[in-house]
Amino acid sequence: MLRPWSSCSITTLSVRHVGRSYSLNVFPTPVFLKFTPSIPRRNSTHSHSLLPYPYPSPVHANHVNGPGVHMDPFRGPTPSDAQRRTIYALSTPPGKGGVAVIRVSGPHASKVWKAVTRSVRTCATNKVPVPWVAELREVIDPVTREKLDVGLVLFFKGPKSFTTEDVLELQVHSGRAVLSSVLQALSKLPYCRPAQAGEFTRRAFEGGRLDLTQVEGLRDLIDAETEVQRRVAVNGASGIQRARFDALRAQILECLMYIEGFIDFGEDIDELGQEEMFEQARIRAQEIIKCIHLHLSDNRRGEILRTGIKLAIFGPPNAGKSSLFNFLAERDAAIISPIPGTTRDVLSLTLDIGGLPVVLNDTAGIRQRAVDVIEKIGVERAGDVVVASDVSICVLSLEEVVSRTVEGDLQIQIPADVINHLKPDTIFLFNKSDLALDTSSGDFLGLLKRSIPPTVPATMPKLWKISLHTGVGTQEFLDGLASFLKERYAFSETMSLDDSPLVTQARHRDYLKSAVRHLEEFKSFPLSQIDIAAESLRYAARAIGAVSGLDVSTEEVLGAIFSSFCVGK
Ligand SMILES: Nc1nc2c(ncn2[C@@H]2O[C@H](COP(=O)(O)OP(=O)(O)OP(=O)(O)O)[C@@H](O)[C@H]2O)c(=O)[nH]1
Repeated sequence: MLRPWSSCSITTLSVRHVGRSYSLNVFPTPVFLKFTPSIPRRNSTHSHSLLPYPYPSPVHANHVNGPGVHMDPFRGPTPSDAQRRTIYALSTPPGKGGVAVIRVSGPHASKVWKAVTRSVRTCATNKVPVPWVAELREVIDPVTREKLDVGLVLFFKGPKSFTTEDVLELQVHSGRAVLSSVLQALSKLPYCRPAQAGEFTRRAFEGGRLDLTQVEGLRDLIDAETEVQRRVAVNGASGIQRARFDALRAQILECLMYIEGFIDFGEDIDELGQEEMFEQARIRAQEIIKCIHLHLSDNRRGEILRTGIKLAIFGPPNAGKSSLFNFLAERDAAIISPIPGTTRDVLSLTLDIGGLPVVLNDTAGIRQRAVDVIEKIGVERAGDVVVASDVSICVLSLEEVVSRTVEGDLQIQIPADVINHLKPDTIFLFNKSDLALDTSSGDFLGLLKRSIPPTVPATMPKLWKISLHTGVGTQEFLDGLASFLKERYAFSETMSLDDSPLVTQARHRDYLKSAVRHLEEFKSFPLSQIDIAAESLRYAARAIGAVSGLDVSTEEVLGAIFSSFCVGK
C-alpha cells in the first residue's frame, strides 16, 4: 500500500511480508539514504527500508552484491578476494620461548600452506590442508626448499576463523633466528605482505565477526594488567557490552515504531487522543534519557577503570612523598634524600592496588620559594598533576606540621602553598610519626578539619598517620586506601554484570550524549511536526548504533581504534 503523507515530504509504504509488518517511509531525495542507515540495506542498492519489525540484529555481515563484490551495509564495498592481499605477522611476543605463532590470513592462506610447509614423513607439499586439524609439518623456505623448523600447523577455513578469511597458523619454536627465517620465507611469496598493526582484528570487524565494542574489548583484554581491567574488557570482547547498547537502541526503536504507527493510523483518532498518544511517546523518550543519564553520570568510572585511576602524591618538600612512592611501588623507583626539593619532575608508574589499576605520580615538593627555575617548573607540573588526578594524597610530615600551642593544645599548620591544591576528597597522609610528638589523644580528624580554611573544598578529608621508616601504620593505610578506591569506583571481587560500567571509552560517552540531544529534540516538537520528531528518534538510534560500529564510516575513527593494536593482532 503506497500513500502520500499529506503534511510532509515522506511517502509511507506499508508492507506485509512472511507474516511481518514493515513500515517503509521513503524520502523522495537522495538525502533519505543518509537519514536511514539504521537498518542494513540487504542485497539492495536503493532500499527504502526505515523500520522493519521486528528490528533485525545489528550484527553486520558482508552481503554479496554481485560476483566477488562484498557490500557492507554501512561501510560500502569491501575489497574482493582478488584485491585483498594475504597478510602475515608474528602473533606472539618476540623473543625466546617454547612456541611462537605466526598467523597468515587472506584468500591465499591455503597456497601459503602448500608453499611453506611439507609433510614430516613424506616431504610432500601438494596436499590440500585439512581445516581445523593440527598437523605436525616441516616449515620450509618456498624458494630454496630448506627446512627452517618443524611445528604444528593449523588451517582454519573461512568464514569459520577469527578474521572470517582462510587463516593459517604456524606454531614454530620461539627463537630469534627461527622467527626471522620463517617471516623471511613468507616475504618471498608475491601474494603475501606483512600485516599492519591491528589488521587481523580489522578484517574480523570487516567480516562481521566483531563489532567495535568487541574490538575495543579485545584490545583492552590484551592490555589488561589488573583483575578489574580484565573483567571490564571481557564484557566488551564477549559482546555483553554490545548487547547492553543494543537494548538501549531497541528502546529508542520501539518508541520510533510507536510514532510510525501513529503516523500511519493516527488520522483516525481525534486531536485530543493524538495529543495523548504523542505525550506517551515523550514520556518513553524521557525514560530513555534518564537511563542514559544514569550511565553518563558514573564519574567516568568505566574509562578510569580501563585506563587506570590517576593518583597524585603531593605536599611540601621533604615530607616523604618519594618514600611513599617507593613503598607503594615496592622498589627504589624515586630518589630519596634529606635535601628538600630532591624530586624535580613528575615520576609515574602503574600499580595494582586491591585489583584496581592505579597510575601513581610522584611530584616535586610544593613551595613558593623554589631554589631555581627547574624546581619552579617542577612545582608547576606538580600542580597540573594534582588538578588532573582522580585521587590525590597530600603527604605531610607530622614533625613539621603538628605542634602545641602555649596552652599545650595540639595544632596543625598546613603550608599555605599546599592548601591551595587541596580537593574535596584529598587523602591526608601524616608521615614521620616516629619523630613527632604524641598525637594519639584527642580528635585529630576534627583538628585537621579546623586547620583547613572554610574556603577550601576539603569537605571530607580522610587521614592516616604512619611512619614510612618504622612501618607503623603502613598496613592500615594500604588496606584503607584499597577500600577507599574500591568503594569510590564501585568495584568488588563479586562485581555483577549490572554493576560493571557500560561506558568504557570517551567515544561511547560522545555518542550517548548525542543520543540524549536527539531525544530531547524529539520531545520538543509539537504534534503538527510529528514526522520531523520521528527523524530525531532515528538520529538518536543511529548515535547508539555507532557505538557498536553501525554507520561508522570515517577512516579516522576506525584508524584510531585499530592502530592502537599491536602487529599480529
Ligand atoms: N624519620 C623519618 N624519616 C622519613 C620518613 N619518611 C621519609 N623520611 C626521610 O625524609 C627525607 C625526605 O624523604 P623523601 O621521600 O625524599 O621526601 P619528599 O617529600 O619526596 O621530598 P622532596 O623530594 O624534597 O619533595 C628522607 O631522608 C627520608 O629518608 C619517616 O617516616 N620517618
